[in-house]
Amino acid sequence: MINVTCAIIEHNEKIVVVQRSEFMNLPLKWEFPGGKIENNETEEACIKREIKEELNIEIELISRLSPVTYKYPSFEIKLIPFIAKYINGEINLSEHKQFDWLTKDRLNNLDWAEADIAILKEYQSL
Ligand SMILES: Nc1nc2c([nH]c(=O)n2[C@@H]2O[C@H](COP(=O)(O)OP(=O)(O)OP(=O)(O)O)[C@@H](O)[C@H]2O)c(=O)[nH]1
Repeated sequence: MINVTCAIIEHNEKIVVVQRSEFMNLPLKWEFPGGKIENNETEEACIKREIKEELNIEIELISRLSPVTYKYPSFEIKLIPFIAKYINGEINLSEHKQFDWLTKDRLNNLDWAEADIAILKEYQSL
């Protein structure tokens, strides 16, 4: 099982979402930015590092939501979500195909990575 953190980054009533590229696994699926926890890394350090690497922005963590375990056909993940707020920087994608800023109620319209559906539900119920 791989441990992955992801961030729901809020700014001006919107949340940033990213689309995986054709060349990644789960091609073209939408997700919250984040990535795998490295050896001896805390969840908090991981999410801040991944957001800097993938989007090139700074965030501040607000809270942690419930982790979700999900079994894809070829791998299993534990996805650990954080709510965060945007602090500074201009988004510059290093891996993803595109990003968008959406209001909470419009997040449902995307083709999400399956593991994210439960996270989305919890977030929208807050
Ligand atoms: N970052 C992120 N990954 C997610 C989400 N939902 C989800 O199923 N995943 C999966 O969790 C894994 C995240 O690891 P990653 O982004 O570092 O991995 P990757 O496969 O792109 O890169 P790799 O080449 O380092 O293996 C991917 O397999 C991705 O498909 C999500 O909301 N955010």
